Amino acid sequence: MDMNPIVVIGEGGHSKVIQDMIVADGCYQIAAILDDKYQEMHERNGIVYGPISAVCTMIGRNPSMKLIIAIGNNRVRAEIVRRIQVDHEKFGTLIHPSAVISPSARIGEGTVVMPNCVINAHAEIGKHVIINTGAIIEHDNRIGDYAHISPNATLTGNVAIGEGTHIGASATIIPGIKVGKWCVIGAGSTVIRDIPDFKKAVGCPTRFLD
Ligand SMILES: CC(=O)SCCNC(=O)CCNC(=O)[C@H](O)C(C)(C)COP(=O)(O)OP(=O)(O)OC[C@H]1O[C@@H](n2cnc3c(N)ncnc32)[C@H](O)[C@@H]1OP(=O)(O)O
Repeated sequence: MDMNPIVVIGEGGHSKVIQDMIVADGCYQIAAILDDKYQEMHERNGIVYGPISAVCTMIGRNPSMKLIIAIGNNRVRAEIVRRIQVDHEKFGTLIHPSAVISPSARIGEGTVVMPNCVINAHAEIGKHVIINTGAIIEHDNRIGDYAHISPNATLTGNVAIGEGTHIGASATIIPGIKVGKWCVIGAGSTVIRDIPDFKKAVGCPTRFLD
């Protein structure tokens, strides 16, 4: 079976996991790994390496080329999307085969769903989101673009997470809570009240840090 080529943007720790997922998923073949630590394009073992600006060259080589931004920092992912200016449908969606996803859930372009996640009925996940290893996204959640739900976090029913928000590892959010945009919720925290935009909150239950 022919696999669609995909360009992986970023070559840090998160990218290592994404590259493993691409192999496990079997839908894509890595055509290029682009990172600004490279100044020029070069090829090694059939994979092109180069700066992020090489993305247009790669798209030009093959109209079915997909892209994925494999960078854990939410603001950096958003900045790269703004910078490279390509249509959203050029971004792939990566779902590890061990993830359990309701047929009624919706998942945006550029989003990655890592091993052992569960995404339940009518959840809506935005674009360029990271649903990290073992996270649970319960029914009717709404998760904004560029959010990151860290490993083992539990978002119970009807939770809303704003654009760019980072939910730390093993955090729990009780039903119906809204967390604003560009917030950070500490690892292991329990959120029992709504969190306004741009807040950092930690603890059980959470308190604001700023
Ligand atoms: C595969 C992967 O690796 S995915 C990545 C997953 N990453 C995470 O889950 C990391 C989440 N990050 C955290 O939990 C961080 O501690 C943050 C972002 C919430 C806070 O970081 P900072 O702003 O540097 O806070 P700092 O370490 O200075 O601590 C400030 C206060 O908050 C407390 N605090 C910090 N984090 C937490 C936490 N998770 N739970 C409870 N209290 C916390 C500290 O004890 C300190 O309290 P004090 O002022 O009473 O002494």
